[in-house]
Amino acid sequence: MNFEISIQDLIRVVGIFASIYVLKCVYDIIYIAYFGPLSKIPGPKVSHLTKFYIGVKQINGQRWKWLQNEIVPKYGKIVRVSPEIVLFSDKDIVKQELPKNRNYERLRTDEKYSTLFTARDKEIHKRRRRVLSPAFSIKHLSSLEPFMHTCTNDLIAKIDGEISKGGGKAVINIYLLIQYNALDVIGETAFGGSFKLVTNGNHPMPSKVFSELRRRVMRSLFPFLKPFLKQDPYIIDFINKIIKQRRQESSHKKDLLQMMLDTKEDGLTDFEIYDQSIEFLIAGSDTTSFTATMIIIMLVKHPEALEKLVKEIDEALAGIGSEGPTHDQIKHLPYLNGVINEGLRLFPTSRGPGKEATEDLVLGGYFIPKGTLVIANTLGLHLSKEYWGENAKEFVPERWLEPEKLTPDCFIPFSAGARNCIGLNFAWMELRLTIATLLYRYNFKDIENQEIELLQFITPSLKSKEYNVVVSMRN
Ligand code: HEM
Repeated sequence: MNFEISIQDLIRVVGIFASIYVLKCVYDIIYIAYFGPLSKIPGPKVSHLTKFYIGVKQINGQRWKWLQNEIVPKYGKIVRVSPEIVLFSDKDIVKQELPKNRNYERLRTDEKYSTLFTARDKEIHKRRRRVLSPAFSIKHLSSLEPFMHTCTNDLIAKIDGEISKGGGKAVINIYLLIQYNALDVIGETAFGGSFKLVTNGNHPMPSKVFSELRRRVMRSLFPFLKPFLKQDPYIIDFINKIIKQRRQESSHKKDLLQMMLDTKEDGLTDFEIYDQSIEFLIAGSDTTSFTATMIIIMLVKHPEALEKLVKEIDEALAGIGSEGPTHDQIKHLPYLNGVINEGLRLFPTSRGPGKEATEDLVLGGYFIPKGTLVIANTLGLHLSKEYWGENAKEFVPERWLEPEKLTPDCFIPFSAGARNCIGLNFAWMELRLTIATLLYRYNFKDIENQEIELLQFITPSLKSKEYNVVVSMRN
């Protein structure tokens, strides 16, 4: 018998197997999209078929605009936005404590090592949070306040200089200055010293860290690109040098970096400190600066609210001269806190903490199989007329003056539960100090008809990267 197989026969056999494989894939995709357990959940049919549809929106920064303006209004509080992702804007469902989803792993420097933000395992997260919490406690925050003042003083010096150059008034790009200020604050508190961005306008470190973040997102969306998306050695060298120097000189600076270096029980290794510092820069700068910028923009667009706030700050600081405020002097001001809450409500920086169903669940009447990514739609909650009334989309700081009239559990700018923002008090202190210092010292005037288009890759930003306001000294 002759068992010889010709090349043509071989090609035919391979072809048959390849066709079966392709048919199986097509069947799986169609089954998951239209007949699987999530198929009953409303949502755009095309995004049920492939995760690349939403992936492309994510890459060009349009994901959340698309969801908020088109998808959620059309499909409602529970929407399937990809074969495996369901978005929830129901306050009772969002409240459920579920573990973080697998996508966070892909944001790690090294997939084997988690940071506080990217930890998924409950015990690992608990341990890391216990080690880092003292650095963010109210008690330690007062040690961090002088570092914030150092940066605010740079900001004032910069704006004063512009006003004096302009002969009494100046047009400043508030978006950029506040962004630089927030990066300087993180530099001052977590990297050994301010990046002096407000003063000098550049420093390679922050932009390199944000490029690294974009690489991580690309790696997470397209894992096959990993070999081409390696970490920039500059970042590693920069932080390692500071850690080495600190270890040698036994510094007395009580900043976040030193708190991490001083951890004893369950202490952090140099790699973990390096990783955590980068995370603070990513999580703690654009979030705070975007919020502060949008608050200033809202204030200049609502002169009556601006006037009310300036009056409150002036009364609280009467007699302190030209000195900027301390946190103690302003932390209980009801209108200031209302303005900040309203900014956090209308412009949440995290549009949706991502969780995962680790077992089969029923949420909002739908069966959610194990492995489904469950995303809280923060903006959806924050702008819901059902929860906030007819003026839900308007800037109304007064609503916070009567907290008993607000619906509970539908305000989650810092997320909630065990995975809420560890930097919450830090952010509040920075927001209060920045806004009160600026309004106490300067008049702000809007320049109308500027574009306010938002893009969101990780945190949101202004597409134009600028918002100009006219500033002059107050008497
Ligand atoms: C207005 C400013 C801020 C906002 C709105 C904000 C918001 C948030 C949100 C929503 C989360 C949960 C995200 C998720 O689960 O995907 C989070 C977590 C986190 N934030 Fe913030 N954040 C702000 C400022 C800061 C600052 C200043 C720092 C540090 C210096 C910081 C560090 C972190 C860290 C490390 C986590 C992970 C916490 C954990 O999982 O235990 N954030 N933040």
